[in-house]
Amino acid sequence: MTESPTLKLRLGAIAHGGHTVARHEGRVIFVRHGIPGELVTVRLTDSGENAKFWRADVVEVHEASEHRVPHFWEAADALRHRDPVGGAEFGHITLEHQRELKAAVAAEQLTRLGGMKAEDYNFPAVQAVAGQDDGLGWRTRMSYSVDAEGKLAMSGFRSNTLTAIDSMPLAHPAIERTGLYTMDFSGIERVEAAVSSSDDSTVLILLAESRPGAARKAARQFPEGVNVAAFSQQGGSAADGRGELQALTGRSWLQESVLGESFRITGEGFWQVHRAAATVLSERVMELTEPARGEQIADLYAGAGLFSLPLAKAVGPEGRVFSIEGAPGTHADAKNNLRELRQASVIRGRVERVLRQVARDAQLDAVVLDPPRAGIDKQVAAEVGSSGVSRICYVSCDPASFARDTARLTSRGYELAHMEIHDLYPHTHHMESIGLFVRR
Ligand SMILES: C[S@@+](CC[C@H](N)C(=O)[O-])C[C@H]1O[C@@H](n2cnc3c(N)ncnc32)[C@H](O)[C@@H]1O
Repeated sequence: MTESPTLKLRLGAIAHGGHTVARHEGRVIFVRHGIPGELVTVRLTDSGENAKFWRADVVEVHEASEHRVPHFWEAADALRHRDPVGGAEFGHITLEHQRELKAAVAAEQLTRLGGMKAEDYNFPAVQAVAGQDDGLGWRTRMSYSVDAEGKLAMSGFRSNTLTAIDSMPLAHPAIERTGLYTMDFSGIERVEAAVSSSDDSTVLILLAESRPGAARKAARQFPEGVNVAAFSQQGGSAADGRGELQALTGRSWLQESVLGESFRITGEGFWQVHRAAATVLSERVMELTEPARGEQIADLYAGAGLFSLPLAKAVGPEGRVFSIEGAPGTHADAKNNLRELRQASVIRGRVERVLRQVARDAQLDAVVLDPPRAGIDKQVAAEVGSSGVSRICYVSCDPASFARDTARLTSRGYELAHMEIHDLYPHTHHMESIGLFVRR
């Protein structure tokens, strides 16, 4: 293998995606695993002569930032591992500074793409999740590859190289306790692990087999009490639905409890990843949206009904909540979770296709939306923006699409009256924003 070239660089500001921006002979280089201000040696990972910009990983630090700490996980540490696995790319930065960097990215995106002016707007700080002092053990959902030896593995950023792993410090301890890193997953393509954030002991493992019978064989290795199911997927991740589940041991669903409400989530259904996320987001969405009795509210990209359920209870039988979700498995969960509330209309379909009809037939007072990373498309922004609702509560896991959609909604007569950001993905560059838009 030819050695990739290295360069000595001073790292500049943080950019969306978790990179710092550096320059070399007039060319922009997006550098991972660094901290703004550091003097480092990087290895170029993407450096085509004609490329608009290059990419690189830090391999040596000459002048370290005061915010640098030893990475807690060797497999993800660029200084100890040649092809660091993804998932903890901020693990070399103190949690406090991670949050400062995320706030800077959100403000930069809102200024550049969202049309907001720094002098007119107080960009929010990123709030830590209560009780998360080390930022570890929070992931209730994990997705692993399997290497040629049948061991659990992960790949690096934009890399196909698999690294076998023997722990994942961000995973919920109940997932780690199953002992899955020492098991043989020969004949299995993907392993997904989920644990209930309310009931710490219930783990559900999903196995996608590439060899018939492999899932049944692999399932026998798990200790008693761990639920295992086989799943097959036609494209996308387990959250995109269209999967088929077959319970092998125990059951193929988890029970979640959020602010006193119960939710049943099947293995393939979407649920928030951080163990505290469902509670934090549900609480904040309800407080910001302020649903009143008798109101009509659309919950777009509604998942298994996390927000639809408390919204439906708040508007009462004389109100109406439209819970719109595209993935079949997740929609089925929502139907089940909302079955006792006749004011809830649970609709399966892409928001792009369903919303127009709902907005025409109903008299919407408010919209709650929580789209995937890509945000909402132009047409949905136009429909929401022209629906006449007095408030829009937008939950977002991507600051760039949130900023772009902010510009779309403000151009249709709304203003961003309140915004907050929660650190629901510690040790990664991701963040969760909530914006309340009100009619001007
Ligand atoms: C970020 S999740 C939010 C779910 C829910 N609000 C929650 O917090 O549990 C986004 C959801 O949107 C669904 N989804 C993605 N694209 C969609 C589309 N175009 N139309 C309808 N639903 C979609 C996904 O299946 C997923 O359940």
